Amino acid sequence: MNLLEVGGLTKRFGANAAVDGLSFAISQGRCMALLGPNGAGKTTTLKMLSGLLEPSSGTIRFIGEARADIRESIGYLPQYPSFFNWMSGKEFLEFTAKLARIPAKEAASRAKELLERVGLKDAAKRKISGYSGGMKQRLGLAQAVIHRPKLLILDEPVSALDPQGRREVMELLKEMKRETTILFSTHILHDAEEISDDVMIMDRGHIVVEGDLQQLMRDHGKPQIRIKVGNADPAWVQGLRDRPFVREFEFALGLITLQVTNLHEARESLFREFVDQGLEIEGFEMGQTTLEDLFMKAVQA
Ligand SMILES: Nc1ncnc2c1ncn2[C@@H]1O[C@H](COP(=O)(O)OP(=O)(O)OP(=O)(O)O)[C@@H](O)[C@H]1O
Repeated sequence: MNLLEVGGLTKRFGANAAVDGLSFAISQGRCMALLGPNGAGKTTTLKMLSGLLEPSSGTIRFIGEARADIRESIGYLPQYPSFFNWMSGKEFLEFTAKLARIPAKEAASRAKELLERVGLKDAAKRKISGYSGGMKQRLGLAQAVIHRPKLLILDEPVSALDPQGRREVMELLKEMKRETTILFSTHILHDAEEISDDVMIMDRGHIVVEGDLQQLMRDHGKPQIRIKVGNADPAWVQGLRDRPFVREFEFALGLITLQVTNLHEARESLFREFVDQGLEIEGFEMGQTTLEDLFMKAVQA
């Protein structure tokens, strides 16, 4: 069942359409990753969905909700969240709960429960100014869900974090997606592959790819071999593109990437040729093309 339906959503800044006629739906209980290069229109889209930016045209329909209640159904974590650094984590959450018109007693109990959930129980009474980036982001997630929204919208929730902070927030998102529908933007394709059910790739204000991630990978995934060679003659390597089993060929920095018609046939044949040539194989990897390959194709078109 759809939770949100968007039709012809457009935002113009002067003559420039940052978002140009987007139509898509988000199903209840799903986690959707919004991908796209810099300037694709991701933040502008998320701001319009969150009610922070007025669309130039188009419709946003929250199924089963009156327009006035939309804000209450959405939790939003901006790309650059701001906190009152002089407050403690607990004070901040109670404050945001009050802004969401949650009564004081309920606010205190939700804040306590959430601080524990996001792993900030021991830091609850410490000032936010002393929190690490990962802790702040986890507090940001807690404030975004304090009013128990139906849809959680996150703008690049992990991109500013170090690997450890990123892992903590990713684990938390994995947990949250069990009970809330999530739409998040990211530049990190691996993160999208790790937690999302659906993906939407935008480029220059338009949707270029959209759908169920597994289905997309089944439809677009192609058998691929990557070979790292130490001592190959570049002209000979270039000649590999003419083998009958090669569909696409790339050679850069000693790495040969081949999309092939049949993995096993290609492997046998390539091994034989490399041995005959006396070439040193430093790495050999067989698999399917990845979301990154799909992304690069979609945004280069
Ligand atoms: N307030 C604004 N005034 C004018 N132009 C804007 C404004 N906000 C965004 N834009 C333009 O709209 C386009 C889309 O920007 P947006 O921030 O939505 O992209 P994005 O996909 O989120 O990019 P990034 O990955 O860099 O965050 C860009 O060309 C940007 O310069």
